[in-house]
Amino acid sequence: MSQLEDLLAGWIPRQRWFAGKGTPIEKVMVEAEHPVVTGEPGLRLLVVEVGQQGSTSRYQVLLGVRRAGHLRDELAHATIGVCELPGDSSTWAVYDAAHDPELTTSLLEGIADERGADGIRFRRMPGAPIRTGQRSIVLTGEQSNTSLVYGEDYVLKTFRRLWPGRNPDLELTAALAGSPFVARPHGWIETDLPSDRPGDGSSVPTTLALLQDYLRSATDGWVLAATSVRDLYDTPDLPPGDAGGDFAGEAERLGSATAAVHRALSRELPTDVLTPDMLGDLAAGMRHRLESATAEIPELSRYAPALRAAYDAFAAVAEPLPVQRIHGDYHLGQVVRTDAGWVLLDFEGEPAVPVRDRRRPSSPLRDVAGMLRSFDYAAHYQLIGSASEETLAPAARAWARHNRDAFCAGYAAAGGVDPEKHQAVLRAFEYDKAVYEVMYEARNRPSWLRIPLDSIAELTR
Ligand SMILES: Nc1ncnc2c1ncn2[C@@H]1O[C@H](COP(=O)(O)OP(=O)(O)O)[C@@H](O)[C@H]1O
Ligand SMILES: O=P(O)(O)O[C@H]1O[C@H](CO)[C@@H](O[C@H]2O[C@H](CO)[C@@H](O)[C@H](O)[C@H]2O)[C@H](O)[C@H]1O
Repeated sequence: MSQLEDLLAGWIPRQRWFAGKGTPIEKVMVEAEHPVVTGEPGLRLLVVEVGQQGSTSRYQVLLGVRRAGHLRDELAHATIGVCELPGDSSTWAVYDAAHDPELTTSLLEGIADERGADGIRFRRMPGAPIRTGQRSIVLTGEQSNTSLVYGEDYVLKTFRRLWPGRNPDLELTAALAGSPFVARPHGWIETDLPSDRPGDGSSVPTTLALLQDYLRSATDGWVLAATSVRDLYDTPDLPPGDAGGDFAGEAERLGSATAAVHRALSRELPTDVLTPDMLGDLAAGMRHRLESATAEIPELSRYAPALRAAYDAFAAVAEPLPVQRIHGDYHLGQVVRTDAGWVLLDFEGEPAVPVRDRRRPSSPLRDVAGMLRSFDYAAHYQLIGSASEETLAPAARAWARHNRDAFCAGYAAAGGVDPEKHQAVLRAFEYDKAVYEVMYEARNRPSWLRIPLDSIAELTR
């Protein structure tokens, strides 16, 4: 490995967006290097292959380059290390350029001017010109990717884990452009990666970043829900609808917004109806996920029979199951409340799944199940490690039930299928999501592992 690859091998596992935590890195290889700003300071977009346990995954690194000793103190936290770069005998400080507004400004300019050079293309969508010259800051918080906010106008989400193909976030947001339920897209950055379709030797356009309106008046759905839960904890004997800060009105409006987005997606993008064989394949995928999760988290095995029975019931559903493009990783952190109503963000789907699988149509009830799981998380996460856990647990359950009912009512009233009338389908999707969460928490937030495990215990009781 080159000096840079050695440094990346030490730095990548410490990044929040690295999906392969817990498994040693065997190899790091810079597969492609696209200079965006040459000279000093310099910006290169790297496609990096990370090898672990015999398989490789790709990540995007925004590499900032300054002469050794020239890195300003405020960028010290973004340091990757000091090394020689191929073809150059000087010593360079390399760092995460997402934190350097002097460099990131060129990404916004690139989109505004529709630049294209050295294997990357900057694309702009039709519409008002892009206001350039704004400094960016990195959005803080739990993120699978890295988002840069430019002034008060734009968010540029740089995708970290890369899979060949157009990212569904771009594809779906573009299909919904103009809808009041999504942040307007303005452009994107892409490169070409070798297709991962077996036997296909071609290269496919692959999204590196997506530029959208920044919704500055927005409040995160997760924060709003958590505030409501806290209010209920103050008066745990009251029914959630009578406590201050009741969330049911918002949950119902969120259900309506979700149904409206699903309707729009089914108008704009392909739909299908699943045959019994296809249902069987979906159920097989759920069983497979359960097996992988059980191998990693043996505690799950005691619930496996009940989960498998739910997947069998799903596979045996007699009525045809309509499928379409959906959000794919729907939860309260993916929706924000603006002055005008709920807006849905992050149509990327599950970042750990190949893009070509994420693009397959699925049942909109999968999104409904995702949001219902999120109500469960919001109700319980503040009890982790709390001395009042036992006293407050009934209130938490009541909050989740109350808001679940409101969300489903809003969803059905706005023209979505009535979730309550499709219990076998909804239950299987909820279980499948909870199993995914068990793996997600074990890898990323072990202290939260109890949340999905407890709900699987509760749901399968
Ligand atoms: N257009 C936007 N306007 C305002 N806030 C946003 C916008 N896009 C994202 N955010 C905030 O950033 C968080 C993470 O964004 P998201 O697209 O979900 O990234 P990731 O895919 O990395 O999880 C969201 O939960 C939201 O709070
Ligand atoms: O980074 P993404 O938003 O694409 O999604 C991943 O991270 C989420 C956590 O940040 C994770 O969501 C899980 O935790 C949420 C609370 O933090 C909760 O509301 C969700 O219901 C729960 O699934 C998501 O699963 C993961 O893909």
